[in-house]
Amino acid sequence: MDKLLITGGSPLNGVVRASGAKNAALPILAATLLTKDLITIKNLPHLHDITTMLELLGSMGCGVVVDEKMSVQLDISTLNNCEAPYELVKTMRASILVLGPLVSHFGRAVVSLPGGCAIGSRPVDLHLRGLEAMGAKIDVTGGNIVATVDGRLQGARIFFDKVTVTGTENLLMAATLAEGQTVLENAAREPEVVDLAECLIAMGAKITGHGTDTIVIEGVEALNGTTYPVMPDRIETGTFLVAAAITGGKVKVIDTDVKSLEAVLAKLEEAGAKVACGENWIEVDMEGRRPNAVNISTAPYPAFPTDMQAQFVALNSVATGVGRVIENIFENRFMHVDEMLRMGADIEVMGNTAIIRGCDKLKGAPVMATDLRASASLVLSALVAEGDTKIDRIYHIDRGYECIEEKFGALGAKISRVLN
Ligand SMILES: CC(=O)N[C@H]1[C@@H](OP(=O)(O)OP(=O)(O)OC[C@H]2O[C@@H](n3ccc(=O)[nH]c3=O)[C@H](O)[C@@H]2O)O[C@H](CO)[C@@H](O)[C@@H]1O
Ligand SMILES: C=C(OP(=O)(O)O)C(=O)O
Repeated sequence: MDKLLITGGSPLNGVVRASGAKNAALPILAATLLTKDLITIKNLPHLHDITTMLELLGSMGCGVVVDEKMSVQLDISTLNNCEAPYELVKTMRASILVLGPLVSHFGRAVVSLPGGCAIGSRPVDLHLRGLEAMGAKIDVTGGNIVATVDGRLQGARIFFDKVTVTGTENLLMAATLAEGQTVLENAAREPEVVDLAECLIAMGAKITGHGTDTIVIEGVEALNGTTYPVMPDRIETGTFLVAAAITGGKVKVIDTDVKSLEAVLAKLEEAGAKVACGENWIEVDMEGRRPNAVNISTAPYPAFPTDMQAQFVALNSVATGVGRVIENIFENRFMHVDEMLRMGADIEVMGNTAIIRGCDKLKGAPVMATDLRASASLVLSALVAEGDTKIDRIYHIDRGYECIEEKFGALGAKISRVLN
């Protein structure tokens, strides 16, 4: 199994381009199930999860043509089944995103129920309750969600008890072809939800209020094809900026989405970084300094994202002072902490709070990636640690970071993929 070998100690310097956002690309690819016209999605990141979603669409009979620039043309007119099997869903929870489009467009969907995962139990009850409110019949049998509707789904007023990103996306997609008006209240405001809505609008959907907590959808009878570029990845961007801050370096991320990173940039400034921004670029300059510890509390957008929590635990572990990090979204998202302890970090976890006392030096060690952002935080820790760190189970990182060793390598990191 592949591992990443990182020799720490060099400040990162240079320019790197943000890839397309995994968490926008996945719902947008699922949304192509809503039209029988040819549709082209551009700026897809070259990631394992994207391949899995394309494989899933292919397994349903859809035509999938990928070009060398990761632009993909999809033809749903050849779809011959509406099933997302366990083999694919177990490797990617976001497969649940095909549920809403399938039942709305074809009146039937069989999607394996995603189980729990490393970061928490992650139920999909709100997705199912919303589809039921729109008139779908939902049965869970043999580990599968079977959703059916006679005729069209019906518009409904749906209030989410909890803010859910993929839940909002699933119902938003389903509502585009429903009969009448759907109102999603306490909806997720994440930039990826907005990107999906913009893609749906380009396909002819009638949507207003995306980016606020109330989204209104007027259902239409059919959606059309389009060409749509996926937004840049704010979490990948944030990870590169933390890499600059943690190593005392200077990194500029280009072709990114500045507005979506406000909460992260505010914390980088609090940590002592000089942050400069242009229309589509962000530069973090740490001028060789050690970061100051910062307090973080994760919450739905526009607050600080849970997907950047682990990276800031890494930053705090070498900072001056003591940082408190509170994880409010997922109940088990501190798996990186035990691995960082192996590198000499001083971190205490109590319930959903981690207290991190910054230490002078981390030391390289063999560590294990447990989930996607935990892996990113181990890469960051390794970049600043003394000596070599070998990170095992890096298939987690390949789900979310395109060409990780090439991109970090170009910034001066000593990083390579090894077999043992
Ligand atoms: C592919 C994708 O976009 N993944 C992102 C998405 O995951 P995902 O959409 O799975 O996360 P949610 O926003 O749904 O989860 C938020 C919270 O709501 C709970 N919940 C969710 C749905 C439901 O039906 N019932 C329920 O209780 C979850 O257990 C969690 O505690 O948003 C998360 C929160 O920003 C990010 O960390 C993930 O990177
Ligand atoms: C948790 C994440 O992804 P997923 O929802 O696909 O597991 C993530 O992107 O950090």
